Amino acid sequence: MNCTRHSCCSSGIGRGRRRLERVVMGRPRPVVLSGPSGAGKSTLLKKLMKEYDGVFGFSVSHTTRSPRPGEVEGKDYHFVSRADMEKAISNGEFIEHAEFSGNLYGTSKAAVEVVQAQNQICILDIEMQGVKNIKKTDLKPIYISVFPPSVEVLEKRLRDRKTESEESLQKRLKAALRDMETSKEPGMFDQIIINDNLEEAYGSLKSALSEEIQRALASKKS
Ligand SMILES: Nc1ncnc2c1ncn2[C@@H]1O[C@H](COP(=O)(O)OP(=O)(O)OP(=O)(O)O)[C@@H](O)[C@H]1O
Ligand SMILES: Nc1nc2c(ncn2[C@@H]2O[C@H](COP(=O)(O)O)[C@@H](O)[C@H]2O)c(=O)[nH]1
Repeated sequence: MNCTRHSCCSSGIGRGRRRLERVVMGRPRPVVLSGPSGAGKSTLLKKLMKEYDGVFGFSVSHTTRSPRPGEVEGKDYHFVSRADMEKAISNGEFIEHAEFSGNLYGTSKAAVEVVQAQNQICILDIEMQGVKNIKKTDLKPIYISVFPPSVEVLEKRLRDRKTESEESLQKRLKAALRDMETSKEPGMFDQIIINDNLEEAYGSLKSALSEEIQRALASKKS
């Protein structure tokens, strides 16, 4: 189908130039969103993906944990057995993987490629070990960490979510305390966002990603 927006398109010259520009500008930079379990990463991500429909693509991780009510296979996670996941890891199918709260989690190469093939900003929602492993790759994402306003609030959010057993909740709180300290190390994250008031935290997330969002929107128009 011919483009009707650009007068130069009938010659094919503009089309070629824009294709070249996309190649030169490269792919949109991925975003790593990390932070303690219960801090509000998924809540913020859902808002972002709703407002910027088609701009962001979620890297669907693999996990050995059981699905929660409402979670959809292939959308929230690929839910797999430990044996299958360990086999896929040893086959080199994962960019990173980690054990968290008694389960395996990992980002497959395919999960990122699917998003990048659509020229979308790829979002990885991963815990701290995954962040450290991604730093050893050539993905070069923007690193953002979401913090709760306090550990007490974090515990309340996790309890109110009603997704965790007492054992899993305690493991997640312990990991939160450890990981929040590591997150403050210089160079670990480009930005730490405190998610107290949701709208304010969402505003901070949008500002942190504004350059990348503008670039992706401009590239969609061309
Ligand atoms: N600013 C906020 N104020 C009050 N409640 C919030 C806020 N942000 C998120 N929540 C609630 O806190 C709970 C945890 O949020 P969410 O599931 O988004 O966390 P998460 O960081 O994605 O956790 P996980 O890493 O375990 O997936 C949810 O019930 C969510 O509705
Ligand atoms: N290293 C990785 N961590 C991941 C991945 N997918 C999710 N996560 C993180 O796990 C915890 C727990 O998630 P939950 O859905 O069980 O609450 C959370 O911090 C996620 O960010 C992954 O592929 N790799």
